[in-house]
Amino acid sequence: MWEDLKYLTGFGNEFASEDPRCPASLPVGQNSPQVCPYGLYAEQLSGSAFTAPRETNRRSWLYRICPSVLHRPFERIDSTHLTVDFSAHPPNPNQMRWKPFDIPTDGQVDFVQGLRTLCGAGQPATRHGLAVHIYTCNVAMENKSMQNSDGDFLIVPQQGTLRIKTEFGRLVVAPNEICVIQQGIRFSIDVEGPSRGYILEVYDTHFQLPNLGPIGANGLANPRDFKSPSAWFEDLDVEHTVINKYGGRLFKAVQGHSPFNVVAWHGNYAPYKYNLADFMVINSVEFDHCDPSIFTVLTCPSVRPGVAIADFVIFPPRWSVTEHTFRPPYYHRNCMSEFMGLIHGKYEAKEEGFLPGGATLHSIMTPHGPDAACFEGASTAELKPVRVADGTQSFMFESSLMMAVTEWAEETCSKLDKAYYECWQPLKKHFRIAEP
Ligand SMILES: O=C(O)Cc1cc(O)ccc1O
Ligand SMILES: [Fe+2]
Repeated sequence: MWEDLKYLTGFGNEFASEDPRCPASLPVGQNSPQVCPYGLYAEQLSGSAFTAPRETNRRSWLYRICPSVLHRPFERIDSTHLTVDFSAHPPNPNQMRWKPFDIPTDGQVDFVQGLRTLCGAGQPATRHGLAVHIYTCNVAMENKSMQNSDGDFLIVPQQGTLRIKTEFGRLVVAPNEICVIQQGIRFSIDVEGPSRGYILEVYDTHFQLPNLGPIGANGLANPRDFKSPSAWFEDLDVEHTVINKYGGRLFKAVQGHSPFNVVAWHGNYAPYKYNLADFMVINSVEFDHCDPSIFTVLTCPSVRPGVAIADFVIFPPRWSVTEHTFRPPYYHRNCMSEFMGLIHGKYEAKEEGFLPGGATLHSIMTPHGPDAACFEGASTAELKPVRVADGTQSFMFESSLMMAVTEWAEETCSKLDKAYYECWQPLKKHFRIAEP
């Protein structure tokens, strides 16, 4: 059943979907009939203020067997490894690199139990900021779902395909694909084995496609390649626990039915997935190294034009053809924070030490760039056309905010590579003044 899922295609469309077992379950011509088809309850899920302008207005109407309000009270549960308190741990401007995060091998850990906050800035309470989390897990969320009241999750699986039930239907998301599950949408994740990945959480607003400017009407991530689930329900009267991430803390509420009981829905607020292999890569074909903004898949804009709360940027396989050019990334200091992860393969600027399932963080104005081996190699390489990053995929979460790392990231996880700075220490002085 999970193998032949049918998706609805297009980014941000006004979709309409009915589970085929219940034809004509969507009300016609109105959202709230006195009695809904099949005796369903109508429920609106608002992902923007009612009064948001049309371009950014997001809401969906769900027609469900029981309304979401049918649950027992929320109670606090342990959430020590998740935080939104980014001032709890002192800031650290050093270049940081983490070895791959361990996937639990003893004991059963599901997606919610395996969430760890690595870094972030801002606060969900004031609807401003972001967080980066790692998930590691090995079992399904059994009769358990999650809703994130704090913001949207952009999930980047690195190992293990995820089978995700949502209120809108089901999604299968494999490594090299990503998915976005927006604020408030309930989901439950099953895994095929030991699984690991990265999460970018944004509090301000939803992800958008970047503008294309002179690129024209096509290119980068094309809207048609985004896939949303089609309606699917289970009519299960079982004890089910809803986990609510609210203000950075976890709460649980028990109810007597599955929340995946939406028979039909319509609207433009729905989760989606995207295959990174569908990205149409644009780059320099003559000289110099373009800024990585050319590889932006999705952006969560701030109120300042062109300045993102978070950009999701990939470094996809591509041809490198530039002439008389130092082809790898340039050395730089940036007014933005750069968090990077590696899905598979090697990253061109650092072939050693940065491993799949690991991460790096180069904070605001922290100097970084190619390691010494990369510099020497690329300065002398023959500049013929070559494939870069074939069979590899790395990505960056870039933010205009100053992210602080958590105590878990800097101490508890024991994955921080204290020797990272050494990769630049062999950089030699090549300066010479020409003989007259
Ligand atoms: O630091 C990095 O590795 C990411 C990066 C890549 C690139 O091609 C140009 C700038 C940049 O920050
Ligand atoms: Fe950088």
